[in-house]
Amino acid sequence: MNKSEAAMSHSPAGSPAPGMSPASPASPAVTVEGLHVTRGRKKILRGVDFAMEPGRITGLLGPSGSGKTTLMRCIVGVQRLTAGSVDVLGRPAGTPSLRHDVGYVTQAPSVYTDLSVEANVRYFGAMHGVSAADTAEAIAAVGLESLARRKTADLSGGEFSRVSLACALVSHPKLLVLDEPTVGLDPVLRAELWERFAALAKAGTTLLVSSHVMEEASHCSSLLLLRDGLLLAQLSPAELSERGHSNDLEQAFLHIIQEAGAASSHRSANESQVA
Ligand SMILES: Nc1ncnc2c1ncn2[C@@H]1O[C@H](COP(=O)(O)OP(=O)(O)OP(=O)(O)O)[C@@H](O)[C@H]1O
Repeated sequence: MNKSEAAMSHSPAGSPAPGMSPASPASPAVTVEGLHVTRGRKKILRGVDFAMEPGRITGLLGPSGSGKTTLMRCIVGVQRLTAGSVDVLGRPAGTPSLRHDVGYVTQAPSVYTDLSVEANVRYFGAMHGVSAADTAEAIAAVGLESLARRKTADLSGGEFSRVSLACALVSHPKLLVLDEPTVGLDPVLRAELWERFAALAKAGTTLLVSSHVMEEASHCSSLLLLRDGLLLAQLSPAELSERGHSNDLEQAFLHIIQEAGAASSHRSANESQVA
């Protein structure tokens, strides 16, 4: 039995793993258990547990420095874990066979600036053995058909970041991990991208998308709220509103963060009294 099956089997019969909706019989696309990461002397992730439902968009939200990128790096298999486990599509993160199944777009778009949009996407596609039709499809999926022949150095910031996304899409990954993909995009482009993410999820792709923009949380099925390396909650946007006592998701998130801050200072005060 692999770890994600084990995670499922810990649930009582008929009840889903954390983060899985009751209607879903499928195994989680990602299972994170007891994850700790220390970089340098800093404890960046401090005991994170969750599961991600396949074919859904999971939003990863948290203040700057809360550990979002580090968690994404663990999932794509480029981060050394201090403790715990991360399974992706039923295999340990970083397993070579996952290379074709996981797409990752970092905050710093990594494309060749001296090549055209098409040449970049074709190049990344060739690494996965995909066809010219797939290249064209990935370019169309990010709305860059009319700029396919243009050198990426000559694109605007928003166009440039979409080339990176096309390079990740070209291999039709089962899991797409996107680190702040909408940063620097205008509201129209942002809305278009979220429509594309929804279409990908509908077609079966699992997406993990980090963002600072709380209004984007409403596009996700499930939200992971991270603060100081701790997972404060995994909930739906509706649950976030309810728990944070506000329809404004930013206010609701702030409320939960303040509540967690108050609880942790209360705990430290109690601990120092005991000591
Ligand atoms: N190599 C490293 N050595 C020590 N600390 C690091 C290292 N890399 C990152 N950190 C620290 O770990 C913390 C989490 O970083 P991370 O990039 O995961 O956060 P983040 O939530 O993605 O932030 P942002 O939203 O600003 O991108 C930060 O305080 C960062 O300074």
